Amino acid sequence: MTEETCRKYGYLTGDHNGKTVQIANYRRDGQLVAQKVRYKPKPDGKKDMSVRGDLKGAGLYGQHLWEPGRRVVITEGEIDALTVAQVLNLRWPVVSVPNGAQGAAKAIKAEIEWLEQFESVVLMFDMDEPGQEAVAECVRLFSPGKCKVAQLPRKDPNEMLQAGDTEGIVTAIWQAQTYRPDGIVGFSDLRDRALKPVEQGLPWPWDRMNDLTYGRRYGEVYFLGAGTGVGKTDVFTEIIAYTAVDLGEKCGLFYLEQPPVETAKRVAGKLAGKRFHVPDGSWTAEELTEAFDRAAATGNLHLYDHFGSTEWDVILSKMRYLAVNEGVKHFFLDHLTALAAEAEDEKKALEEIMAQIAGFAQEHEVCFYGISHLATPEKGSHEEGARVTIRQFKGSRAIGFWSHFMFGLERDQQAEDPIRRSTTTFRFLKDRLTGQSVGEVMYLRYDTTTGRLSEAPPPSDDDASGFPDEGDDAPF
Ligand SMILES: Nc1ncnc2c1ncn2[C@@H]1O[C@H](COP(=O)(O)OP(=O)(O)OP(=O)(O)O)[C@@H](O)[C@H]1O
Repeated sequence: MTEETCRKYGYLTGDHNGKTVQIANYRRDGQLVAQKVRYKPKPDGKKDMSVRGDLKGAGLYGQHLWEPGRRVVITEGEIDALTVAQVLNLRWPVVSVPNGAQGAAKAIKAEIEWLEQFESVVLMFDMDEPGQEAVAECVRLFSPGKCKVAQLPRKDPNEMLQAGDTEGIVTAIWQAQTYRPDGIVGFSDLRDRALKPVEQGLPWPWDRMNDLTYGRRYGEVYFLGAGTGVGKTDVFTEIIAYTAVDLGEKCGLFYLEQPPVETAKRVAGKLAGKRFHVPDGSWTAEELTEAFDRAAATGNLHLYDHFGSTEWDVILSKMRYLAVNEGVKHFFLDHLTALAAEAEDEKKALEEIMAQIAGFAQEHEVCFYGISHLATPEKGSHEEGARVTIRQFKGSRAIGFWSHFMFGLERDQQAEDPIRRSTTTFRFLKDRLTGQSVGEVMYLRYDTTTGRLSEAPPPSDDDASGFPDEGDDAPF
């Protein structure tokens, strides 16, 4: 190893208790945060190391040297990182996980946001069993197609260097392939899974919806569309409170047009049955504190502050972080239309975003819920209860293609009858699971005292049952 390489990476030799040792310095924001001290191997040939400082939070070895760019190579140990960096003339980003194969996934998870900013990530782990097992575990952490795996003809990069095969290291990086686990299975491989009884998915807050959809399943995408002010966000908030508190599942809230504190108050309001956002004297500060603390104590609610950015790439990287590091299983995006509004070609942008949403939900096995605004209907107005159809969703082709379920909300906000005015028709527009819910509706009534939306019978007067059948939903 050259002195230049060791200097660049802060890899030194030193004296520890009279023994010559090698020291790998871990730096973060210019500060030395940890040192890994490597002694002479033990008589049985095993590695002998100790850590000074704290490797937790220290990042990847060499990470402080590089800015995200085209490609980063990750190795299984510091010496391998030095080796590969040197072979690449110290010009290309190379980092190492700090704790070898065993801790590789954990270390990568902790730095996933930084790594995801590279166009591609190459894993060059040891070619032994623990190394390759770690590869299988780590590739899943990245967005589809991002991570490539290098194959070496020897055990690790340093053995390649010692054998004089530096060329082989470069070739392995160039030829690194997107990891594909075996893709073909036989019937017998599927037997156990196929014969398992079909389980009801996680429940929604409303029984009729559970009967019609058999609940919700990880990996699925749900989209909700309605006119302005009909109550899309409120339906979301109801589902979130139920999911995070009653079901104890972790939720990520990406509301792009509502400050997080407002969202938090509304979720707390659902728990207490109080409209904490309305200054009408109907609730006390103690009630707000109690409900807020109850929601906070679950640790299940993560809110995105959209003043950071409303760019989809940034949002997706935060979602990925929450899925990988915090175990968040439900992602709520309010709303999709805002993400593409600025794009030159809105339709194309929505198509790309929807494909990525579906990939994200599958890859991380999470439920994804999105809101879409609607185009003006041909007849009537959505704000006065006009019927919602799939093709009115902004980006309907993409949403229709990638969603498992689509729902429309209808409410006549101008109705004279207060019951009718506060009753939302919840329409099932698409159902990929069985198709049986398509064309069905359920009714949700808003209680202006509690701010809760509960299942209700249809408004009772004669024309309550619905709207003229326009019958023009695109088939999906
Ligand atoms: N069925 C209902 N009856 C009466 N009020 C309702 C009903 N559903 C929701 N609301 C209330 O109407 C207001 C607007 O609802 P919300 O913000 O959820 O609508 P939205 O469709 O998300 O609006 P936007 O188009 O502005 O995003 C909220 O104060 C909400 O509590």
